[in-house]
Amino acid sequence: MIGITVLGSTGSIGVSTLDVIARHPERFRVVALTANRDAQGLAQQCRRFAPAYAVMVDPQAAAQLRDLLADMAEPPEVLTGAAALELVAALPEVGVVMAAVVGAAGMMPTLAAARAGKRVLLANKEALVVAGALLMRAVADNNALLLPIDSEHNAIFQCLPPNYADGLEAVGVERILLTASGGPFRDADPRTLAGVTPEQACAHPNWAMGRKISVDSATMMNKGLELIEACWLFGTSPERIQVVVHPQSVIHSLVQYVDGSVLAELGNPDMRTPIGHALAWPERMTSGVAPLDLFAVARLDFQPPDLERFPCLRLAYEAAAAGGTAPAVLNAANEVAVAAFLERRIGFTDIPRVVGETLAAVPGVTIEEGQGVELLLAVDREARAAAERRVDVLAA
Ligand SMILES: NC(=O)C1=CN([C@@H]2O[C@H](COP(=O)(O)OP(=O)(O)OC[C@H]3O[C@@H](n4cnc5c(N)ncnc54)[C@H](OP(=O)(O)O)[C@@H]3O)[C@@H](O)[C@H]2O)C=CC1
Ligand SMILES: CC(=O)[C@@H](O)[C@H](O)COP(=O)(O)O
Ligand SMILES: [Mn+2]
Repeated sequence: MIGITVLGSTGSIGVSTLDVIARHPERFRVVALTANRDAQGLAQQCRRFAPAYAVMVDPQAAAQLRDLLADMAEPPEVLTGAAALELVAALPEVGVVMAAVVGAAGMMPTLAAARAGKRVLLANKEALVVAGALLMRAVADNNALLLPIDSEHNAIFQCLPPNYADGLEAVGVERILLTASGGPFRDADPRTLAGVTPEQACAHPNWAMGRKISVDSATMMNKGLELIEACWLFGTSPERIQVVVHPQSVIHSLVQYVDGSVLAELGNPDMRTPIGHALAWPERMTSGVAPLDLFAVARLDFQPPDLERFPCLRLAYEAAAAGGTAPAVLNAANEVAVAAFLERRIGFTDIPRVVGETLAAVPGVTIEEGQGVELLLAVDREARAAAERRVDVLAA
């Protein structure tokens, strides 16, 4: 029986993870569940999965959760504060940690899981974008295992040979083809984009996801973050990765080899496939996902990305090329800009403006070997403050 901590259990990935786990009660036992503020949602999950620990980062919501669970015969120990996320990510009775907090808030608990040598299922791509070197080092030094949950990266992982860590060139990989849906505005008249609403931006054509990643897909910042994520996961550089717009989201990504072979992973757009894959790896188990019906899919289309229409993707390429702390600045500015857009304080086309101007205002620095997380936290704070100032100007 494998003990599991689900970080971000009330979110889209968290709920899908619990759905898969519930199908295999003989294999998995939920030890800890965590959320930020959703006390009702976490209370329901605690009743269903009876974890030993429940973390509610917000202290008021934690008090509400304790009240909601007061009649349970054996209620979980309710912890609060961000440090509690790190604690439940490193518990000795936990073998697997699903890292599904959204944003850079997931960085510290993901690092804690890696430092404790866990099998880390990584949905929280922002942790790698901000702290890629540190996280990959923590995984290697502590014999942890990092398995990608992001659909594209999970697909790439499935298409690579087991010894890909020897280097992509060494195993005959020519390039990675990273697929992108193009989001809800792939074909929209660019003149209409300034006026789109959060509801329109969150209406992803193929995937049901949380609001932040849905907006990232609409700006294609998601693909920029995923480009950086792929570089860290597979030890490669942006030049070896081609973004391919594939509107149907049936091919989840591809790997092209020097002999001309191209391997792809296909499936219905349902995150329970990569979640089930990573939970069972190297075995396979059912995940509740319907079989792919190729006759219903009928056709698969491909286009190159349009960097004029999607300036966030261009900014991510630039931050990836700059390296050092530039991706952390990119991520922080994007988190601030997306939150401001969702609060209707700025427009959709202001998102790349805020990110671009923050990157210009907060110069990235090189990360020296041995530098700790403090530098990244300081850069994250500085970039957020600069981005907030820019939002204030645009919202005035
Ligand atoms: N959804 C998807 O299909 C995919 C998601 N991902 C990645 O997975 C991650 C999660 O995405 P998704 O599930 O969509 O996000 P959601 O917004 O649906 O869920 C986020 C989860 O994180 C919790 N949370 C939010 N802020 C904090 C915080 N400051 N501290 C601690 N916990 C917090 C939320 O708690 P509460 O409910 O209380 O707010 C919730 O449990 C993201 O990094 C995303 O990019 C990657 C590929 C696909
Ligand atoms: C499901 C998943 O992995 C998301 O990251 C998805 O890829 C978003 O789709 P696009 O960013 O390609 O629109
Ligand atoms: Mn993805």
